[in-house]
Amino acid sequence: MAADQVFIPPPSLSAKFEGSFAYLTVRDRLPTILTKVIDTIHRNKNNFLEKHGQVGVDAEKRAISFLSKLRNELQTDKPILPLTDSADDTEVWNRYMQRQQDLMEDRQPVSWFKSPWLYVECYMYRKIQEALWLSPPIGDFDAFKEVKTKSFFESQQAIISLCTYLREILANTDTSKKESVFEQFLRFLQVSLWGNRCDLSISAGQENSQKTSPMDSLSDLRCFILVDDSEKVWSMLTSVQASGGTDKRGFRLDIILDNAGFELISDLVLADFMVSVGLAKEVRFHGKSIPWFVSDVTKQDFDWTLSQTAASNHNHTSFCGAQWKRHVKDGTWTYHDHRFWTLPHEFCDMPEDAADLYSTLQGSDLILFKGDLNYRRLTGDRTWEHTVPFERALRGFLPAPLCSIRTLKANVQVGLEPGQAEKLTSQDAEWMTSGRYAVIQFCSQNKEQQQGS
Ligand SMILES: O=P(O)(O)OC[C@@]1(O)O[C@H](CO)[C@@H](O)[C@@H]1O
Ligand SMILES: [Mn+2]
Repeated sequence: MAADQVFIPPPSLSAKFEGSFAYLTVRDRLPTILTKVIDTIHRNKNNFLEKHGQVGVDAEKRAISFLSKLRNELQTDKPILPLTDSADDTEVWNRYMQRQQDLMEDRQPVSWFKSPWLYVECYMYRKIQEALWLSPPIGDFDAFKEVKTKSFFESQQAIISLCTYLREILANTDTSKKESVFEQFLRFLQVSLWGNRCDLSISAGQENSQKTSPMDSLSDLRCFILVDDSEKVWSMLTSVQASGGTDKRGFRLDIILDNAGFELISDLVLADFMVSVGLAKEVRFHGKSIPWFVSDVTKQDFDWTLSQTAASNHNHTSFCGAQWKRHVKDGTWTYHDHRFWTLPHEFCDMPEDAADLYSTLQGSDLILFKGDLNYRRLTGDRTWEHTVPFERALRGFLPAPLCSIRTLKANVQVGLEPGQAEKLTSQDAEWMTSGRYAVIQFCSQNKEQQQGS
């Protein structure tokens, strides 16, 4: 890492660049999301009354006044304030604020429109949680649960056709034929990739579910995958698998989850396929410990999704749900959360700021990072040249071979061929933010490791 010690990475994306996607997000999308949260809490007033009596109503008022103040501070670009709750990450957040303060030019205070977009956007979701935690007894209320549930039910047809497809493939694939397993692996990986279109943060909580059968559109969508490293993933998979997994207990896949709803189903289907055909022995799912970026998966969403799927009145779907519950019961699948997933740090900070998580991930054979926010944190959400290699933008973050699959919803993209970005810009000015394009990017060794081996 000697080179990295002197290397100064490019600046962070920020709302200070007027007219940029970051600017528009902070100006328009974040206040809209806050307004919806306020509205949701208000609509639940009677539920709070029923459950907790008058203290529930007082808590509702308190949370709303806290959030209205937050919205006002955001819209008027006030300084970011330290957190005042006493959760186990409060100190970390406040120290990070100081770190951001030290980076500010001309001693300006850290603020919504002047600080890095990644930081302020994460901060907003953490402040929503603070508002609730400071308003007991409604501290565990998930203001995004309703929209997550709605999006799950609106994707029912797509969920049914995907579960049916999985059942048919598992019944008909000859697992001794590597070619056919490979072909199906690609398909399930791509469904999980395009599942990432269904996030509710980009749509500010508006309906954004999967309506059509996901398998039908895969070949039409191929040309929208700008970098496709899936063959590299496959050769790593098969070579590690041939040696029985790095720790000889069999191949361990870690999935860093993104959104609930159809995207989560597409991840569960991929994981089930991999376990069922023997590509993976163990799958660890990593989710969020607090509601995050509207639609991200929490433990509650994960359990709820498994139960809902198992309770479906469609037999292939309920079979899948029951099978997934068995995977959890026998320990083949495990769910994990760690506070680092809801911190604003770039992933290259993980070895220092979440050493325990980094060392857990080092035991993986493949880490699959789902979605756009994970990509932003992998690359630091910085203004990289588009031709900078993916591995360079990771800045040393490589606990194990990793693959990032995301639809592009933020203007950071690395690892393209020379001229590719220019061509895309001339064809579609919004190629980086519309969610129409996607990447599958893999990294297994950094330069230092390559030189040392
Ligand atoms: O991580 P996800 O779910 O794919 O995307 C989250 C996301 O929509 O939130 C931000 C907009 O607020 C975007 O930068 C980003 O694309
Ligand atoms: Mn998300």
